[in-house]
Amino acid sequence: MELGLVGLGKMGGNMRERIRRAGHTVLGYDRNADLADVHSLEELVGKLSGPRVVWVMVPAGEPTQSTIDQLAELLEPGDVVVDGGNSRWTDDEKHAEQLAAKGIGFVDCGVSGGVWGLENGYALMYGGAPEHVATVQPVFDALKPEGDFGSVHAGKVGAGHFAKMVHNGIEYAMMQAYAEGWELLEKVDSVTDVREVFRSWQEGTVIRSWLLDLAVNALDDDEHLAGLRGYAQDSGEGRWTVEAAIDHAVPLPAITASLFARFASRQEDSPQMKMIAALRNQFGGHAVEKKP
Ligand SMILES: O=C(O)[C@H](O)[C@@H](O)[C@H](O)[C@H](O)COP(=O)(O)O
Repeated sequence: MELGLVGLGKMGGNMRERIRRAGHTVLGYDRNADLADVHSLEELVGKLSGPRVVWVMVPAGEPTQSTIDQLAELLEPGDVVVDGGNSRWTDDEKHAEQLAAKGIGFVDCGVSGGVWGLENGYALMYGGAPEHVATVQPVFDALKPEGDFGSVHAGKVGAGHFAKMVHNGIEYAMMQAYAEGWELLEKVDSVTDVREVFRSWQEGTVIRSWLLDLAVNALDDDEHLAGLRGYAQDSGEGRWTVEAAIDHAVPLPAITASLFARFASRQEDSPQMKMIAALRNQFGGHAVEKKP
């Protein structure tokens, strides 16, 4: 089949390649003309035959919204838009309604796999009406990993991004657990080769996983991670997971703590620990450390 793909960055560029390898025709558009097959969204839509499928793979928020605004004007009834970016799931219903007003279908799709997806396949979680999903199915089949699993029609519009959001919340907590265990192992003198402990865990243990494999890769590059600063950003999915948990009164202590650990990583000094030190000093005369 033919697919229009908007956004040819780290994810979109590799996805174009994987879909082409499966024998489909992909026309890619990107603001960076060096990456693009066509020079505008108008040209992209004009060159596709109907029913057109356009996969949007641009950053969440304004870039996705403005792309959908333009596609709503350019596409025709029966066409389908897929949002494969990391959009907040609450945006999906708005996008579906905006496009449905023009007779255009909408499917939201959470995509996992990062830079490894080209070779390993991308795990896909999608939401939308069965007839819209069916139109896109050959592309899902091309992108997904080989084997029985790795893709799911999770439910209605929004369900794909909701499932991906929860996946990312789990990702935060798993990474945090490996990181905490690693720090503790590094701290004690009796363990002389932490990297080999991690490597040994890759087989046979209860905690083997792809994230563990990647941790071993990272330790092979830099055994004590000495070249890195202990600073971690977040792109929003962890926050949205915690917000959804609050909306539904679902306790998420591990995921919430792992999100907050990232916030703490961005502080040079901890304002709240200054207050704790000050209070211990006030009530108990406990020593405080003064700034030089
Ligand atoms: O499944 C995946 O491939 C990852 O979850 C990916 O989609 C993730 O969004 C970013 O790599 C970083 O996310 P954070 O910036 O929130 O850590």
